[in-house]
Formats: sequence, C-alpha cells, structure tokens
Amino acid sequence: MAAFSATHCRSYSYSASINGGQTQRFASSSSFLRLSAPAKAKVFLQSPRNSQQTAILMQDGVVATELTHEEIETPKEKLKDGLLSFTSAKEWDVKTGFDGNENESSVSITVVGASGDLAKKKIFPALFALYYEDCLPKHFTIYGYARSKMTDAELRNMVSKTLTCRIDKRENCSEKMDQFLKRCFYHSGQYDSEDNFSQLDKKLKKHEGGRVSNRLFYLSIPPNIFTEAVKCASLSASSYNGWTRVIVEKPFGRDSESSAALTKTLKQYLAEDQIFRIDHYLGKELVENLSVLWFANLIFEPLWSRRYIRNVQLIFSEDFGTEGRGGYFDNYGIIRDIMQNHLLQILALFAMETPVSLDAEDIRNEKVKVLRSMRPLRLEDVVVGQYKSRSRGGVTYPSYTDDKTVPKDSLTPTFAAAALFIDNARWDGVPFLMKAGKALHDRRAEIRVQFRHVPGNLYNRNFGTDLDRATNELVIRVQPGEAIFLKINNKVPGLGMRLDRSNLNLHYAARYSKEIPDAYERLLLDAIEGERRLFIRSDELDAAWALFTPVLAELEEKKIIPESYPYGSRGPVGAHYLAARYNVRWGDLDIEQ
Ligand SMILES: NC(=O)C1=CN([C@@H]2O[C@H](COP(=O)(O)OP(=O)(O)OC[C@H]3O[C@@H](n4cnc5c(N)ncnc54)[C@H](OP(=O)(O)O)[C@@H]3O)[C@@H](O)[C@H]2O)C=CC1
Ligand SMILES: O=C1O[C@H](COP(=O)(O)O)[C@@H](O)[C@H](O)[C@H]1O
Repeated sequence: MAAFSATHCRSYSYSASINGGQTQRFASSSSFLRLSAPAKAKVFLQSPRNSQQTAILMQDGVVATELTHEEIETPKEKLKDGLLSFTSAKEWDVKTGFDGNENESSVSITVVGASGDLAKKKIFPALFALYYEDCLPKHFTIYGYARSKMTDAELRNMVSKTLTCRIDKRENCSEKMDQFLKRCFYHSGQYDSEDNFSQLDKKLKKHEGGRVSNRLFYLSIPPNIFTEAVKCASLSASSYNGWTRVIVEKPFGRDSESSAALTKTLKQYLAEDQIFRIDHYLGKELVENLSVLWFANLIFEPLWSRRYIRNVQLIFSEDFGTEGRGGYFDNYGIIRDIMQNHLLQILALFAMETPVSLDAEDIRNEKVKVLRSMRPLRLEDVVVGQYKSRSRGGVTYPSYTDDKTVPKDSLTPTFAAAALFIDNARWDGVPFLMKAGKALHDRRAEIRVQFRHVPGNLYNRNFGTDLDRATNELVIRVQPGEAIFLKINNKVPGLGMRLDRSNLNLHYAARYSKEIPDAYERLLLDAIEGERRLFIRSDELDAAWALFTPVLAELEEKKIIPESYPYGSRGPVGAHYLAARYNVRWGDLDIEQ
C-alpha cells in the first residue's frame, strides 16, 4: 500500500494504473493506493493548480518489494522531473522519509530577522493563518532568529501582540493561537555566525525528532546581510536528509550588476531550485486570477492583442509616505521598490503567450520571453516625482525629505510613470503605461485595459465629443476591494437615445463570502510545497534589471530633479503629458473609475 500525502487545504487527486490495468482515480482525502506486490504501477499526481500530470514511475522489482510497507509517503518535492526513481530499498526509505516507525516528515520554518517589521506584520500572521486553516504539515516548528535577545515566551508575546490578520475575528481564534504559539520558538544569533546557526541546527533536530527534516528559511533581513545569513544557514543548519529552501525578500540588488553578484553569491551555497525569490504581488488573488481571465475565457482570449487593445495601464498608489522606511527607501526609490518587480511581474503575466502547461517552468519561460522582448526604456519615457509637505484640514503632512533618515537634498523618486513597449508580434505598438507613487490621494493597485474605439461607430454622436469615454475598459482591481469590471456602453432606458457607460462587475466581496488569503499565506504555502510558479527565476530577474538599469543609471548620473507633488495629490502633472504623448488618458482619473 502506498500513501500520498497532501496538505489539507489544497486537494490533490491521484490516478493510477496498476499492472497495466485501467486507470483509477483517487480522491486526495482517501489517498491510499493499494497495491499487491509485486506490482508494476504508474501513478499520476494532479494538483488543482497544475493540470500537467506528474508521473511517478515505480520501477518494477525494487518497488514491488518495497510496497510491502504499510504506508509510504511520497512528498511531491521528491518527484524530480516528474520521475521518482530509486535503486535500492535503502534509498527508497531515505527518499520517501519512510523509516519504520517514524514515517512522517517535518517542516521547520526559520524566520531570520524575526524581530523586524515584515516578520511581525506579515510573516507570523501568515503562518498563523495557514495553521488556522489546517494548511501546515502535521509536524512543523517555527523558529524566530535574530540578534535581539528574546526568550521563547517573549517571542510568543511579540507575535501574539502583532497577530492582526484576517483570522482575528474567527471562531476559536484565541484557542488556535495558543496552540500555534506553542509551536513557535526563538534563537538569538548573529547573521554571520556559523556557530550560532549550528546551535539553531541542534535545536531544530530536537524538534524534528528523527523524522525527515525539511527546512525553510525566510530571510526577512536587510539585503546587505543576505549573503552572510545564507552562507551560515546553508553550511550549518541545512537539512541532512530532506529539503532546504530559502525565501529571499526583495530587493534583489539595485541594478543588473549588483543583482548578478547577489545571485552568484547565493549560488555558492544554494542551488537555483532552493532559492525562492519572493515578489508578494504574485501571491495576490487578483494577480493569480490574471491568467485564468485570459486563458479560460473565450470572450477575452481573441481580444488580447494589439488588434483590440489600445493600451494597458498598471497603477500602484499608496495614500501614505515612506514613514518609517525612509532609510531603506532612499537607497532604492519607487522604480526599484515597485516598478522593476511588482508592476513588471504583473505586466509579464498579463502579456505572456499561452504556456505549455501551468507548470512553474513553463510559465516562467513565457514570462521571461515577454521581458526579453521589451524595448529598452528611454529617459524621455519616464517621469519622476517626489512628494512635498501639505497642510489640509488642520493636519500637516510631511515632505519625503522631512524623514530624518532621508538626506535633505535627496533626489530619490517617490513617484514614477513610464511608457513601456513589448516589441513582439502580439503587442507591437501597444503602450504599457506604469505609474507608481507614495503619498498620493488614494491606495490602489490595478490593471486597466483600454480597448480600441468601435470602428465606424453608429453611436458616436450620442457620446458627444469624448470618444475616449466610449472606450470599453477592463479593470482588474488588485486592491483594495478586489474586483474585475468591464465598462460597456448601453442605452439609458427611456424613449430617447442617450448612451451611458456601465460596469459589468465582479466584486469579490459580494460574490464570495470566503475571505481572500493574504499574499504571504499563498507564497509561504507554495514554498513549503515546493511550488515555484510564483517565485522569480534568476533569468527573469536578469531581464527585469536589464530593462530598468540603464534608465536608473541615467536618472542618477544626470541628477534628474523629480517633479514635486503635494502629499495626498494625484501626482505630478508630467505623468499626464507622458500618457498624452501616446494618446492615452489614465483610467484612474476618470470620475467613475
Ligand atoms: N517591511 C516591509 O513592509 C517590507 C520589507 N521587505 C523586505 O524584507 C526584509 C525585511 O524587512 P523589514 O522587516 O522591514 O526590515 P527591518 O529593518 O525591520 O530588519 C529586520 C531585522 O533585521 C535586523 N537588522 C536590521 N538592520 C540590521 C543591520 N544593519 N545589520 C544587521 N541586522 C539588522 C534587525 O533584527 P536584530 O537587530 O534583532 O538582529 C531587524 O529586526 C528587507 O529585505 C526588506 O527590504 C519587502 C517588502 C515589504
Ligand atoms: O514591496 C513593497 O510593497 C509595499 C506594498 O505592498 P501591499 O501589499 O501593501 O500593497 C510597499 O508599501 C513597499 O514600499 C514595498 O517595498
């Protein structure tokens, strides 16, 4: 009998053909495949997000004997290239984690930089939400690692105080939280000390209790100490019999050169498939839905090209400044902070050709093709801005340079707009306009697709002079208030012939009662499951930097002065001129939006 394990919150299905017989399907909950030895079995594993079937070929002879075990767990990550191959009984035992009585594997998650902002704000809450939803493996341990001195109890206290997440108001939340906190521990250490990581290793081993140990390290630390931490974790605290993976937070360098150097150093200690470069925008529900929208809807599929699409807008805005993060931000600026990663990743997903399958490598292959087809970005196609102080309603909002960690003469852009082009057959000539800014009038992230005008439109007259207002527009609102809506033209009811524009609206909160998980939940679960689709491959990263590095260098060399905009405004006027040059009007400025 062979057993296939899957986390509860994502169901997998299995089908198997035994001794060449008919293929049978198995539900994930009853994922036991009974085989009478000796057997020759071909088993297919199908995850809900991976339509490609992964074949596990159980070789005759060796497997047949091994299948006399009562239960054999086959973790998905053991399926290298879809093939689980082994040559001896011993190897089978090691590879599958089956070793007599201790037939289950464990996962240890170490949050490196546990005392920091991201750990408190996002990582621990996401781990708790996964625990609450029963998504974490049975044997898991969470370790916080940082230099700050803390006891386990103090870490738990810190985590519980900041555990504000979507689960807060749910049933049994505090009970679940107590159970969760009992699985959280703390180890104080330096990021560049192999000894300190060896001590952590000893503690992890204790918790793993002889089971196959799988280890995930989340680097939630400033980028200048990534390399040291990876080196020490990899040399002194890697798993000896399971997998070791490292989630690396952005920024991945600040230009092509520094990014390549970072990748090179990381690869001294880790294989590419151990590195999970996180871009949390890829974990957002509506970004995940992009491919579904295009590839699973016949009505959109034919429209997705230069033939029907006039322009695509990728908009990110925040209604607060760099408060508290000025030190980090001033070294990077909005182009590196948001455009080079979050918006460009969305663009690549939006514009890619149909991948061969939903497999990580197939998707990333398509994304990288888009990035490599992009026209070099010119300085004249970029507008930069920086927010200035403003008083409104008796409140004074600060300038960017009022932040004590920011030099008074800083030229770092807190706003940027850019016009990008993909020089391939599908998108030739279509402007992809990006806009990202801090301290603007609202908080939003959205993709707006503006379609061409209807040729020879019978109803032009009825729209007055503003043809743009008659353009169909598809809006994918990533946040807040996740929604997809399509602006269409319709007749106002009545005896006359007056046209109006209305939204066909899929508003997630109205359509689904289920809460939308936080991006970090999805990405952490993916990393635990070894799903790489939503993580950035090194060639994607190279292509992304190749696009932005020259223009970033030019902005810095020429000391381009950013256009001022008042805190809480709609950003610099230059963004409108840039759009107008390509015959575009920003969709978020429309009164109806
Ligand atoms: N915060 C956010 O919203 C986001 C953060 N990120 C990225 O995630 C990572 C972590 O971010 P965040 O939590 O804000 O970072 P923090 O500045 O809060 O740093 C995290 C921890 O690292 C240690 N640390 C800080 N500075 C240094 C230093 N100079 N040398 C050694 N250790 C240091 C501190 O722990 P101790 O002193 O206890 O060792 C600190 O608690 C960064 O790479 C950041 O760019 C990405 C997206 C959003
Ligand atoms: O990566 C980053 O993202 C946040 C915005 O993330 P969101 O999920 O809250 O939209 C941004 O504030 C930060 O500057 C940037 O580093």
